[in-house]
Amino acid sequence: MNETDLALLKAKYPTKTALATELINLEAILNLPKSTEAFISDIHGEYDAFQHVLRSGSGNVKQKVAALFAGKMTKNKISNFSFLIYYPKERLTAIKKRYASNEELCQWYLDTFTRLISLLHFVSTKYTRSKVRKALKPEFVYITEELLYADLDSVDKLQYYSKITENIITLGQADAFIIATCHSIQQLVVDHLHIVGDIYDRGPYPDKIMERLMQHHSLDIQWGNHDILWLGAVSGSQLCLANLLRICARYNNLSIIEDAYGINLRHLALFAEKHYQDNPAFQPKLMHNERPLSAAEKLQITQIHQAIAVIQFKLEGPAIARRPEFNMAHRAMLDKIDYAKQTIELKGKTYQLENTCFQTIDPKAPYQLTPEEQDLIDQLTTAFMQSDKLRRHMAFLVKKGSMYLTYNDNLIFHGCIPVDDKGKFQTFRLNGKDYAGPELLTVFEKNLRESFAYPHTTNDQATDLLWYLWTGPLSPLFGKHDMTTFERYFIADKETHFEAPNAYYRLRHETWFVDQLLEAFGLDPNTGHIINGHTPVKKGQSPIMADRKMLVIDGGFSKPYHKTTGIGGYTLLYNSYGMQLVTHQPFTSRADAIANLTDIISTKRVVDQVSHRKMVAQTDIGKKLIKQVRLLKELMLTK
Ligand SMILES: O=P(O)(O)OC[C@H]1O[C@](O)(COP(=O)(O)O)[C@@H](O)[C@@H]1O
Ligand SMILES: [Mn+2]
Repeated sequence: MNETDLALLKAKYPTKTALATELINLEAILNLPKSTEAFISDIHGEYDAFQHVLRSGSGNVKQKVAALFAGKMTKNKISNFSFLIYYPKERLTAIKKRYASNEELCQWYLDTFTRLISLLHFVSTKYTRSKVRKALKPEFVYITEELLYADLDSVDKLQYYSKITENIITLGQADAFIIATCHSIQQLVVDHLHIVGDIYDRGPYPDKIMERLMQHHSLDIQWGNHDILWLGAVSGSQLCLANLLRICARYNNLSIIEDAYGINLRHLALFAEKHYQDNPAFQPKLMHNERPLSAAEKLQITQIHQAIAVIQFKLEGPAIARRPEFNMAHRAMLDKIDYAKQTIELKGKTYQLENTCFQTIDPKAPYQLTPEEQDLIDQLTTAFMQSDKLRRHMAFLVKKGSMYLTYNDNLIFHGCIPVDDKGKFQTFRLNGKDYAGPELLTVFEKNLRESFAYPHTTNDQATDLLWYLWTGPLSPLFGKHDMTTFERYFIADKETHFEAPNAYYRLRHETWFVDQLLEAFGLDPNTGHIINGHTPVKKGQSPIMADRKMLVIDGGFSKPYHKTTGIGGYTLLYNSYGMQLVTHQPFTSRADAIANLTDIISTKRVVDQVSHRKMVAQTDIGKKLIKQVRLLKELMLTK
């Protein structure tokens, strides 16, 4: 132990008793079962579905209720009680209507208190009292602890307890107490949350998801390619900004920009109205349960969609030119167009263009923004940087996020690690140095943090790298060779729409490859797993690959994908007994879930089951605590 460590510890534990107390405490914690982790991915702005998964602990709440009340509750009762825990406020309103007399309601309250307290007790057994206390609402800590650690065998105390519960009701605190206890249970069933990327885009409420995550007790985030667009936009990347606006227009979500983040799009709308007409390729995609748009609204979004797409294509040319290291010359599209014939030449083949909207493009200087376009994109860049709420959300994303994470034996990242056909890491050459594998992810992360810290430098390499992360051929978050956005808008031939995936997606089915990756990231292939999001698991495909070491858990929140996946998606739970994959049915709506108790969880599949429960001592936190114990023991000897 070095001198400073020793001095610090001595100051913290000045007496032998203080040292002994801490040692006893730490060693006791090491012998508790490992707490539950949950993995959720690709939320894509679907706040209500995400909330449901969170509130139900990915099905863990119901599982605990069923286990505790086995033989005492019917299936229906289990469902009713579980929904009270997920949505206490709304369910209380509905339940209370059922009771005609006060007497009946009081009885229901008393029964519910007892059940809730025993469930709270059941889900707390893995934790120290101090941890449980942190999960309780401060105003109810005292009452809850009295009931939670009650000695019901003591006749003397029975009256004392019944006075507490009676008073909760007579003092008008019953609802508040139930709500608080339900929230505590929600919190305790999942101790730590991993968000495996793509909180943003396509769905309507990413901002609400961010607010919710900012309240969460313990989480980490692995960035997804869509999150990068938003991070890039506030870091000064006009290309990221244009892409995110284009996607918001495409999915009829411009209100996220205007209403949620307070960024005015009036200039963009006026400009778009002046230059663009209706165009079938740019009409917004609507979800079946959305309010239908008026013809005028639809036209306006279609015009904005074209305006921002053209700005994006114009910005791509110069970015590709100033960054030869990106190797993306083939993705600069506007100089490959024959404007008179309305054709484009790609890979030696000429294609007819349809649904074009090139009226602001000067064929002699196709990447030149018009003064109005330049003004617009500059104004928008400033507005994105100045939105306090957006900056706050992005600061949280940067603080809690990373390109990848190793956590309790597992390697977690959103997309892929770029490899060649043989599984060898592909190298990305940056400023004369080659980066591959873990180092590649690290250099992207370093640049991302730098760009975020200096938002006003816009065309520098660090900022351009954010755009590369969205679309570059060696981007670990994108994982495909080309993003064929231009072709998808303007060329009918579907062959040109294909986006070749990195060899990683073929190789991740193979055990040797996954083992090799785990080792490269310093993990043990015998115990570790890789957890990815990003690619929706299509009908008939399995999310479990490579001898159960590779798990793909795109949460399937995104409605546009339900057709191809046939299910809602997957989340993952990792507790002291092992790992379970949870399959979700598509979520209908919050109101439907609450009124009809429709749960979206359908099945759980065991991925791994250990013969001995995993204890805290075997976790990453445990390893740190073991070191601490060793230091304290050394110090003890000096006393
Ligand atoms: O369905 P859309 O809106 O055309 O989006 C397709 C685009 O989205 C991407 O799949 C990227 O988004 P994801 O990360 O959600 O897959 C691109 O590769 C593709 O060009
Ligand atoms: Mn993704």
